[in-house]
Amino acid sequence: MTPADSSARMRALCARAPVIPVLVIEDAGLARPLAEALVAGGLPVLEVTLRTPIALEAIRAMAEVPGAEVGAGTVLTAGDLAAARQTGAGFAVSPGATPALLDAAEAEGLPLLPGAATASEAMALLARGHDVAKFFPAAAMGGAAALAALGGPLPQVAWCPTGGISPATAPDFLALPNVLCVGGSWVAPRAMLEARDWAGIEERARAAAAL
Ligand SMILES: O=C(O)C(=O)C[C@H](O)[C@H](O)COP(=O)(O)O
Repeated sequence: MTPADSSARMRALCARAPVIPVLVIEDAGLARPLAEALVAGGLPVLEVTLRTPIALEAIRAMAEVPGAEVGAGTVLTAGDLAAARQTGAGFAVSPGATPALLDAAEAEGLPLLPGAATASEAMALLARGHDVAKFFPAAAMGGAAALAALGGPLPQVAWCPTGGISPATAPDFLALPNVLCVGGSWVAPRAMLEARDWAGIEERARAAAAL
């Protein structure tokens, strides 16, 4: 898959809803009802971080939920990317980007949302043909003001900021012309997951979808 096709796919996914929930799942049994709650609440695009031992199992279960578009997050290596694709992930998200990871995404044919946090990193992605990137860690790197400033010289880069974003700050990002959607873990926090509070998570998803 070419970088241009990858970017186009990520643009389409970000157009589905204003928020991509970032999910840390410790128990594979929670994956399916969690995906059902998020989709029911209006958030169909889901990022499952590869930070737990059962993350790939969770992706497999969630990908079967009608309407869900499930991707793998915390993709750091070519091996992570290959495992994500083989498991049925529809896209991958990385906190940064290396040439090896970008090569792997092209070779595997898996759309990748690569991370960048500076003008030089965004320029490196542009030089490879990627014009959609994850701004990470968004709040710590200067928040919406930083992205607005990057949009001056680099208006051709469209962003999905993630990291430290809340329902209170998400609108500041979403109001920017160079922001497609935002990512965040607040929609499905650990305590609600452990409590299997599917109604509560669906309600949070509904609120996020309305941002
Ligand atoms: O693991 C990854 O690759 C990530 O995507 C890191 C996430 O951006 C943050 O975990 C978002 O979490 P919050 O800041 O709690 O919303």
